[in-house]
Amino acid sequence: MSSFETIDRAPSTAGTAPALSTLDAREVSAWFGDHKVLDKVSLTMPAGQVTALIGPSGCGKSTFLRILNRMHELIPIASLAGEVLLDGDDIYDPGRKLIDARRHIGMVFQKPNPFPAMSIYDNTIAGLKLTGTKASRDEKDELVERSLTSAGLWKEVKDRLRQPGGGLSGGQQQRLCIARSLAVTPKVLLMDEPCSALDPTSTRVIEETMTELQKEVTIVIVTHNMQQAQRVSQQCAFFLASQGTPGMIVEHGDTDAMFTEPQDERTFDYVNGRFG
Ligand SMILES: Nc1ncnc2c1ncn2[C@@H]1O[C@H](COP(=O)(O)OP(=O)(O)OP(=O)(O)O)[C@@H](O)[C@H]1O
Repeated sequence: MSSFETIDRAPSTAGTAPALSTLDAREVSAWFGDHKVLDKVSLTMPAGQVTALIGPSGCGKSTFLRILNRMHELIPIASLAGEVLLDGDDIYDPGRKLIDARRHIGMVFQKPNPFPAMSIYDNTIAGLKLTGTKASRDEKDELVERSLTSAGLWKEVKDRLRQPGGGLSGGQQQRLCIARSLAVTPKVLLMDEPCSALDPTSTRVIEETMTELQKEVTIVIVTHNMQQAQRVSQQCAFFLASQGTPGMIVEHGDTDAMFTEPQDERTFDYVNGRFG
């Protein structure tokens, strides 16, 4: 018998269409100490779509995103209520492992954070160690190529895989981080302002990458860039925390409708740059 476990494979592009996952937040509330920052937020993030979370600074978008993959609980004073269901299963169920939630629901941060001295190759598969997945050399090679291709970076780095990840441009580093997330075959990819540290050209490349990626993974993105929300998402949720009250969703739905004919005046004002 082989000494290697089989890698949990990403769906083959040559085969049938991958089964995509839906993430459902139900009545999620959040606190830092006794400061309540989210109040009963419910949102379905449909399979195979990009959902954009928009709203003014401090209304709880990043907190909500971190709750979606159990990162909120890393902060000692943080607490929460409500449920997060991945394809109907509560990721906070005490019988479920934390590592499974993080593996199935990956995160890309505002600032690219590859391991700078580690090679591009090793950066890409760094998540295998964290999830305790062993793989043969051939399996790793295949996974590195597949993940970097999905992240739109393969062609640029295929001849320098042994060079350090820190030697790439900011936009390339962010795509390397996307590849690293994809290598553990997540069902959902959370992106917290992934382009805010990037120039317009790199931003466009990441946006194009997202459009390709949504065929294989459900995406949730926090963005302050209204044009970006319109370009990349099919669904939008507008968060707002009025003076002294916790954040909530004012309105959510089809992105085009949210921008052209929002139901709530506050959404209209925000998407038209009138406050925030
Ligand atoms: N680690 C923390 N400790 C205490 N309070 C926090 C912490 N992180 C966030 N908060 C508070 O929670 C509230 C929501 O913050 P959050 O970062 O989720 O908002 P946001 O909408 O993502 O803001 P931005 O768009 O500026 O990133 C804010 O009042 C913020 O001060």
